[in-house]
Amino acid sequence: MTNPESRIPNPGSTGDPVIDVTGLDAWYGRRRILHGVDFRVMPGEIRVIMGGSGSGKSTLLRQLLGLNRPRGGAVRLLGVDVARASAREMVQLRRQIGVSFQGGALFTSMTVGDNVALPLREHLRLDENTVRIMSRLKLEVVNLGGFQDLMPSQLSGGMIKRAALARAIVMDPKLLFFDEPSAGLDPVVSAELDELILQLRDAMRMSIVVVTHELESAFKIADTITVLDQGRVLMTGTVDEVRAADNERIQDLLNRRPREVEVNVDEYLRRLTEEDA
Ligand SMILES: Nc1ncnc2c1ncn2[C@@H]1O[C@H](COP(=O)(O)OP(=O)(O)OP(=O)(O)O)[C@@H](O)[C@H]1O
Repeated sequence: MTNPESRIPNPGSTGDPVIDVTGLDAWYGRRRILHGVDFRVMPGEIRVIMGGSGSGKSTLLRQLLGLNRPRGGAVRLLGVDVARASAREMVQLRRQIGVSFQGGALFTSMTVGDNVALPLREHLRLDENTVRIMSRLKLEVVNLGGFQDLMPSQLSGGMIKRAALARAIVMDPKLLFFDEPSAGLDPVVSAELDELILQLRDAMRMSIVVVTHELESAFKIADTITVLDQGRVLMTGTVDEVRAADNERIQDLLNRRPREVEVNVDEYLRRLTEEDA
């Protein structure tokens, strides 16, 4: 297969790549997990990483976040070579990167508002009033305006994801990573989250990398999809290109249909409102 990164279609995107990974190898101990991965994301692009369990998605994500330094190849994020960056440069880089991990990972002992405000308090010296205004604005962006004083335990699964997203974007990152946004959500809430991701890209001009198992979600939000298999990039292409791929492993992956749960929208909304009243 030809090098997929040489022909990423992304009309409208200009400038340097926000992520430029070439020949990336990653190891756990003596076991090689990623094999010469090339991965390039342009400004404003939504890239979905797909792949079966154990294909290396989380390992690639950790490398993209600069959490592990590459053993082979190069990772440049927002123009910074993470292998050569000083500790100070890495701190500055991380301020421009938002991350929403699987499960939401909100601190249960803090209010939703304090969770969202956390990066602001950690990275910036702002007065308390400004912190409150900025975090409330971001809660509004994710349709959780007015929920700042609730505790995470009072939120539904979808709301927790959105609150975690508000926290991930509170610093107006250039680059947003989203790990399994749909995991554990029913299709209605999952579809709402997909819409939100698209809106964020359009309104805030972020570049977004999403790791997901959910095909429907991937096809809806992706500009481009990278398919990983056993630590190698099988393909990077548009939704249509991936769907039409003449590759047995990709077709195997695509034909494993996600289980759909029947949900009545009215019933669901009523339940949500009751829970949060
Ligand atoms: N900390 C670790 N130490 C050793 N091996 C690991 C570690 N984390 C992952 N692996 C191995 O690396 C390979 C890739 O794992 P990774 O978690 O990146 O896959 P994945 O595509 O994210 O899988 P899943 O969809 O199940 O989360 C697997 O074989 C896994 O067992």
